[in-house]
Amino acid sequence: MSQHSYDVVIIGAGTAGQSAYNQVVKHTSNVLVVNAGPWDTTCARVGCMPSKLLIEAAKYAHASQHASEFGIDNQTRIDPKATMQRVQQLRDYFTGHAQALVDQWPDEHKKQGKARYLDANTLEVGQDTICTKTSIIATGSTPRIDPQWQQALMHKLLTSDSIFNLPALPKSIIVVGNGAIGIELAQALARLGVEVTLMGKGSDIGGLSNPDLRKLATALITKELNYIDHSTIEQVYLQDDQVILHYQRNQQSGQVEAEYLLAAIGRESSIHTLGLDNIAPNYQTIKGAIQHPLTMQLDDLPIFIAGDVSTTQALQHEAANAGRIAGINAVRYPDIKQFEPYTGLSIVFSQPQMATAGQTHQALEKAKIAFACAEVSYRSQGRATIQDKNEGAIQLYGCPQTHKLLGAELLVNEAEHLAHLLAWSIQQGLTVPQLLAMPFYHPVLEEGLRTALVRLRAQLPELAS
Ligand SMILES: Cc1cc2nc3c(=O)[nH]c(=O)nc-3n(C[C@H](O)[C@H](O)[C@H](O)COP(=O)(O)OP(=O)(O)OC[C@H]3O[C@@H](n4cnc5c(N)ncnc54)[C@H](O)[C@@H]3O)c2cc1C
Ligand SMILES: NC(=O)c1ccc[n+]([C@@H]2O[C@H](COP(=O)([O-])OP(=O)(O)OC[C@H]3O[C@@H](n4cnc5c(N)ncnc54)[C@H](O)[C@@H]3O)[C@@H](O)[C@H]2O)c1
Repeated sequence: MSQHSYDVVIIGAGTAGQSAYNQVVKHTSNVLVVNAGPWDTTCARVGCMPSKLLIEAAKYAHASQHASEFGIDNQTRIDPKATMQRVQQLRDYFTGHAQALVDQWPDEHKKQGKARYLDANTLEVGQDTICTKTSIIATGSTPRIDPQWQQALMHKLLTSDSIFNLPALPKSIIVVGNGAIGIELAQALARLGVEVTLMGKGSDIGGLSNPDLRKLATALITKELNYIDHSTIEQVYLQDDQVILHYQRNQQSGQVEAEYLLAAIGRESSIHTLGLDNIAPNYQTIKGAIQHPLTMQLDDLPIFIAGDVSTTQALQHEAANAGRIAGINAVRYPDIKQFEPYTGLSIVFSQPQMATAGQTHQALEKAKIAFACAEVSYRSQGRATIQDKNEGAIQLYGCPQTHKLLGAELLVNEAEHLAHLLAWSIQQGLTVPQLLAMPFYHPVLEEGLRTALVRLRAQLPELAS
């Protein structure tokens, strides 16, 4: 049992914790990072990177299977083991890189273990008591699991924490959850020859909020796999080592079966592991421990919160930015600074990709903000047709008073690039006429965006003529 005193303690060594550390060490070497799990980040080990590796394999399989569209004869054979081996080899390359960064930190800056607060300035890690002037909570989140499913299915229940370790692609899988993880993995696995059933409980799909785009996305996904939305799961069990799932949809009962069930039903904040109720009872859950969005501070305490632990939309760039702000403010405390938030940006790596930039349709309606809306279909868009990827649409939202672009939702090929351009434009406060005054090359996917901007301009008062 020992007692130590620090300027800053960072709890969690994922993307947010590492980003905070990089700021803190610029000002003090009296810092400690306490981490309970591996030090190679959720993003590299079980998140962004292995999922994108699987999606890339699926992209090649799909392109190869559809090469005849371009007059190219091809025989495609997917090797279920080799596919997973590449995912795992490159996943290990990325985790190795993340681990190497942490290996450069001095040993006295790192402690393996689970931290618990005794009060706002005192933590306990195993037998050790740690005093600190300030601390940063960056403990991330874990996949949500239904305990009944876990009990019934045991090793046949997968989450994003376990699926990338499978030695080979499964023959069949039920994916429950139609958010980012469900959509990305269900489509990728289907394109790699796995028999996939995707279950959703509502009409939401891949984070899109615009009702027209949701309908379009549902139709496109349904073409590729067995997609059962608006469903309620009644029972899951194992029979002859197969997963059996009973559900209700439109008052009708149904049953599906597969080798595995992947639960992609959201993630749970790891805040409850921290004993924050020793400071105030309402801090036990993230709903009670909301940090200031511009400073990351928890109430007026010397505690800052960053990353997935405190958000409903877990995104790597937001975790890194929040960690940076928390790190800067932890060393400045009590003279803390406010930072402008990033413009919203999210991308689901399906085909076509689903992306949002700025405010979504749902957010604008919820906030009762007046907005004009314009849509353009990519059904006959020139470049998309050349690519044989002429599907989906873009929706743009503009402010009738200022003529600024407020937000966009996209369901098109390579939406990742269009969404970046739009998010950057929104963050710069650009108006629709300013955007239309910029060059658009030919023939490119951005030309569809120009058509949408022209339509949006026509919806804006005073600009319509
Ligand atoms: C399958 C999947 C795909 C994803 N794809 C993308 C994508 O394409 N793009 C994107 O932007 N985002 C993506 N994300 C989200 C992204 O991975 C996360 O936003 C990001 O990794 C969060 O980083 P973090 O630092 O908040 O948490 P983490 O990296 O999870 O770090 C938290 C750390 O805290 C530790 N910890 C927890 N409790 C304690 C405790 N009590 N004491 C000490 N340590 C503790 C944990 O062991 C862990 O090391 C994806 C996520 C998943 C699961
Ligand atoms: N490309 C990316 O940026 C990317 C990729 C993957 C994950 N992520 C992040 O990871 C986080 C977790 O992703 P996720 O997809 O697990 O969560 P999510 O919250 O985005 O989606 C979960 C979905 O599951 C559905 N659902 C919940 N319970 C259900 C049930 N019993 N039956 C059927 N459907 C049910 C919900 O309606 C919801 O649509 C997200 O916040 C996301 O931002 C991002």
